[in-house]
Amino acid sequence: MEKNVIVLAGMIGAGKSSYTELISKELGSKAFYESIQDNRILELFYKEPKRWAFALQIYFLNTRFRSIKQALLDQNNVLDRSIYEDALFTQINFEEGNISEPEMDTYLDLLDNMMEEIDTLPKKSPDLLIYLRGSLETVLKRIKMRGRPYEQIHLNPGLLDYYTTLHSRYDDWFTSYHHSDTLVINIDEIDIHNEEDARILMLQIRKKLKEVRH
Ligand SMILES: Nc1ncnc2c1ncn2[C@@H]1O[C@H](COP(=O)(O)OP(=O)(O)OP(=O)(O)O)[C@@H](O)[C@H]1O
Repeated sequence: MEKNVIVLAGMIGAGKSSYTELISKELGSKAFYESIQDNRILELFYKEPKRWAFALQIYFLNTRFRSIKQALLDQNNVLDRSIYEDALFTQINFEEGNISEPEMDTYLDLLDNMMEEIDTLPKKSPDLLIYLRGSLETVLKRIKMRGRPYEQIHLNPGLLDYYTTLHSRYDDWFTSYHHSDTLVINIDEIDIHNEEDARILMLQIRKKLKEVRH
């Protein structure tokens, strides 16, 4: 069986974890999930972004580095979010004044350093990045449905601005991504809990993986 490293990307609430579960099951590869339960800083960040943004980014950077290294060594994984995407969150937190300039510089330097390390691995980048792209309306609906209290706009109205800004920047982030081939999925139209949609999605992914390998 062919081995693949696939990374998912997309807005908060886009469905990366569900896609990761489906794709890893279908391809018989190992899933790597962002560990929300073990993350003691996330909830603190949502309450007090100015105090916790930098610590949260370092936390994510560290866990993401560990995951991508492991994934590239095993060469048969699906990651629900990757190291390539976090810098967008960091940049926006910097622009919002939640992260200072020296902190931002430190982050970017550390990220560069990690990327150089990744570049020394036999496999240096994923085979495919799948970008889950959808309207702001769709992701807001899903964030609400999922119901994690600290992500809810009605409990923290400032979050609407944060989500709107992040969402408006995702396409630019995606355009600048250059580490692997990519596939865009329109999440406004596809529901992977529907069997037929899931089947078509897997056909698309398998076809793309074949192209990538040739
Ligand atoms: N680098 C980051 N900076 C700030 N918050 C982050 C960062 N990475 C993830 N998060 C936050 O962590 C939480 C959990 O992320 P997770 O990937 O599990 O869910 P999600 O982004 O909502 O994905 P899904 O697409 O699976 O719904 C979200 O609130 C997300 O905003």
